[in-house]
Amino acid sequence: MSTETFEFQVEARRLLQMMVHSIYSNKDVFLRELISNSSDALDKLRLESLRDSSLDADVSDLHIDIEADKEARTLTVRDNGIGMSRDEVVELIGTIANSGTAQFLQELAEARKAEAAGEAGGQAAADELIGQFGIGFYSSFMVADEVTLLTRRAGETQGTRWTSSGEGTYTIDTVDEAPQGTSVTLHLKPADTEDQLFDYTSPWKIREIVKRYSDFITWPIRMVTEQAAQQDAGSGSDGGDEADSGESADSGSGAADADGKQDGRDGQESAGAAAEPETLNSMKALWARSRDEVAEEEYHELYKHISHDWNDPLETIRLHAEGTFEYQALLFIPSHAPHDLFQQGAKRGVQLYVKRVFIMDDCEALLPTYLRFVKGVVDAQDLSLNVSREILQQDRQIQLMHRRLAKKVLSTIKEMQSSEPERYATFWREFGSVLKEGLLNDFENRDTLLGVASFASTHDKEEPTTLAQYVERMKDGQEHIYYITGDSRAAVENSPHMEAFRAQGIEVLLLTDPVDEVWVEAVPDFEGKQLRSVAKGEVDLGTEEEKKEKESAREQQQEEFGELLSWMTERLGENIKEVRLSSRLTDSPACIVTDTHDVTPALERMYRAMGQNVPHSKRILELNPGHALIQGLKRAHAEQSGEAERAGLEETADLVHSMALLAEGSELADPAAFVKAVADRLERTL
Ligand SMILES: Nc1ncnc2c1ncn2[C@@H]1O[C@H](COP(=O)(O)OP(=O)(O)OP(=O)(O)O)[C@@H](O)[C@H]1O
Repeated sequence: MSTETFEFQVEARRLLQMMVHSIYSNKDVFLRELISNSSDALDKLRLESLRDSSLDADVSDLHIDIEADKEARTLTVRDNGIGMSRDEVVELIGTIANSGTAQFLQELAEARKAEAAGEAGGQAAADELIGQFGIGFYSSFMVADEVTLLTRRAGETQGTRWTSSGEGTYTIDTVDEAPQGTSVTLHLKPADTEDQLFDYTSPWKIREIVKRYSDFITWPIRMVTEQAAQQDAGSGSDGGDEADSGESADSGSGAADADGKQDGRDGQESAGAAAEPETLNSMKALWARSRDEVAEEEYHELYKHISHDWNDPLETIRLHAEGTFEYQALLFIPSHAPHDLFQQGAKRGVQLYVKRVFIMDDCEALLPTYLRFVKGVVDAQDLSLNVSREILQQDRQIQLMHRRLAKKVLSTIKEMQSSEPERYATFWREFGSVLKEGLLNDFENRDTLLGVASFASTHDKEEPTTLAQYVERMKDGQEHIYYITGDSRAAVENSPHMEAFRAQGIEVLLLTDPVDEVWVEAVPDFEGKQLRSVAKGEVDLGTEEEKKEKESAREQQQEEFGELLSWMTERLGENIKEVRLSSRLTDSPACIVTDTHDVTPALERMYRAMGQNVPHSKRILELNPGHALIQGLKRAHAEQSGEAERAGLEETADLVHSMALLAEGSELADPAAFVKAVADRLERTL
């Protein structure tokens, strides 16, 4: 077939532009990305051949080759893994499936603008963003001005060649003779060490990068060094500004490998050019090794391989379970939330291995949904290699593992909370709103979850509080934990519902995540203290004595306002359950509250959005008997009896109702009518 030219999808083109113009500082990571893709392709082939014995594929020597040609200035990364069909090449390499791309590109453009304006941290911010996104294959264009990918899918006869210079288009050819798997050949840009663009044909540099980023890859990564090594021996350390030279990169080679896979060829370069391929990585399964044998950076590189995040994780969690059902887990909490955390079908990050063999990505049976941000590896000894997602969901051992892993993650968070408050604060900022989902359905861990949760509160403008801290600060006579829910801190802080609490100096939790509306209904109490909304039911604050006093005052007011209240209840009856006097207002004339056992409007909306048909609950209008407007209304109601006067009074009642809705941030059923009535009245005051 002849050469066909395709255009990159718009977002892919923009990403490529950034790579071509090399805006990420650490260029070395391109090799990690290519190796990571190759390793995945080898995993996939092994698995497919285990499951499908008719697959026509050679799995006898699965490995990754790296070949550098100094003369031609090319670097090739080759694997004999699963490969890609022609359609897959177009789909996987020509488009970007990540749903957060648009947002990422926009944020990046802003960071770049800040950088151009000379603001401090611009480059760091851009690096961080790119790191979070993880660019994958396209990062080749940081170091290459042309990339050729030749691939043949295992089981297929024809191969596909893809070529691009990263400038908007790529070409595709069908190739009759292609080895199984994928090779990616980069035509390298000239080295420019100032821009961290090193000579990537140098075996020393390649070895260093593989050791640093890909040592744990469970497939051999080989390099043919014959000719290159001789040349390189002279030039020595062309990347000599790096502290750890080839020697330190070899330092891992002495340690015995748990798998016994160690090649032991590392370091032979200095003894003379090796004619045979040299295996660069130790292939240690990090999760199978004891903690003191593994450096934190090695864990971090495994994290990056699994998560496609280029930044370090926030926390590394290890678990070795022995006994009848043996497994090892190496889990990571990322340092930032992915863009798709709240999208349906978002990928989880835990991979399942069985006896070191990769079985599946995205294994949802291993952790509860509310821990979907956790990445890592779980390697079980006693599962079948053919295990399916359906079987996993029902397997009792897996359920036990799920429980234990969840507890382990939560205890790590708890530990972080007490011993590393800053790190915990980052964690909570990034993942708190997901973790709170657990309050809805993980009864077993509810207390732990309530313990590790923290919330914005009126106690402090910046610092969130835990429930335990809140309880410690509770005033004498205060029985409940009070909270308010809403869209933003500003909106809830100024809500009329807060007035009495503010006046009495009672702390209120400010809950502004959508999930807050739901869990507060599901969690009855914390350490015996009920959670109470300041916008629900009656409020009775103060000591017993104060309450008694208030009650007698209230009885008197009830008598005075009785007629107005029943008239207004009737007038507003279509929308309002009851009009009553308020004990929660000090400044505002009126507010709307939800009856104790009714569903709040926000929750009602949420249920509707989820397709559930909840009945509409009418709410209660509370009037402030101490407010001049309400007192005036009472007087006018007692005095006015003419028809025109009545009409004016009715309009005032409607306006009071509308104002109460607006003050809590609700929408009006007929905003135009409200504006007209207010405009008429304002006009009369001029
Ligand atoms: N060596 C390879 N063999 C087989 N398929 C590959 C290879 N390299 C890439 N692919 C396919 O192309 C897809 C896109 O690769 P790319 O590196 O751009 O993204 P990724 O690895 O999926 O994710 P990320 O962009 O987050 O790193 C991969 O998911 C894989 O399906």
